[in-house]
Amino acid sequence: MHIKIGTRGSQLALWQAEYIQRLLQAGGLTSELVLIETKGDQIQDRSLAKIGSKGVFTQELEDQLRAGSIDIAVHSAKDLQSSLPTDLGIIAFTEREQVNDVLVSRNRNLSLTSGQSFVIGTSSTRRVAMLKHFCPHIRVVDMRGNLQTRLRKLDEGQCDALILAYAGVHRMQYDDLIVEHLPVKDFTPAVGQGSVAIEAAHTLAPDKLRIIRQLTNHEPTEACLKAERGFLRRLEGGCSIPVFALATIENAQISLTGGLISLDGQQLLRETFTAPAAQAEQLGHELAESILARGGDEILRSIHEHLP
Ligand SMILES: NCc1[nH]cc(CCC(=O)O)c1CC(=O)O
Repeated sequence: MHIKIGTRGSQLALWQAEYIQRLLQAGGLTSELVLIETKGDQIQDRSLAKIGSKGVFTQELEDQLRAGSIDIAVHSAKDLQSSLPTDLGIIAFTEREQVNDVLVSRNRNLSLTSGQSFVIGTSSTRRVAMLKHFCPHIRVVDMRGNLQTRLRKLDEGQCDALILAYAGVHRMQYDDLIVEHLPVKDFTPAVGQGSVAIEAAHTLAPDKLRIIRQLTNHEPTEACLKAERGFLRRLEGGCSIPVFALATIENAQISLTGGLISLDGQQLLRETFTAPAAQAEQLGHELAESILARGGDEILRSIHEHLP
């Protein structure tokens, strides 16, 4: 069997697609990569919040899935919107990489906990708000672009450090630049961070679907991501909303920590709920209801007023 894999062309996207290729190859499947450029790749000079986050890294891939010119599309799980179009679905989530964010810099002495003041480049509303909340002494500058672009901007002196997902930094082999691992207890990661998701159209042949899923899906990760994405869906969060959630699983019990932070970092809501893995999505919804009831609805309203 031969699988056509659609992917963006960034180095991280290619790593992810090649990772899926290796998993398929281990099961005896051949595959090829089809490179597809998305709006998010083309527009580098405006923040994601301004472009409109919905499907900015996924739309063109989804068009090709529908057209049947690719069998599957590979994404960072965290770049996938919480509700997919009804004719498409996620057929697998790969085993998660370490989920935390890291501080990346050429200056090994920098630390978020030291109280030093320095400049961090990030375009994530979650990371900006978390920094305002936990590290008000830090100055933040907007910094978009793929990993390599951001590292170039760091080297040009546009900032002293970056906050990035460990997963991407490690996959691109920039571990040497990690100066601090941020604790997930404070800097709870974005929904889906660290996992690779495979998307397919419902028209994909059932035998292809079955074998791809069998070779790539990691069930514990899938259960965790169902809980996190259930949470995100209820809050209608795209990737530009400062929502965060992290689920862990032990003995078929899911523990889901998630919340919401106001753009100015003043109000941070976070809670932990637990339920059997079979009720993962329901757990996400329940946690979202609780966060909304505790004032999250007001925070969301204010966020939607401020983001275009
Ligand atoms: N939003 C861009 C993006 N999408 C996925 C990753 C990292 C890898 C991952 O979490 O799977 C990144 C970069 C970052 O946030 O540092």
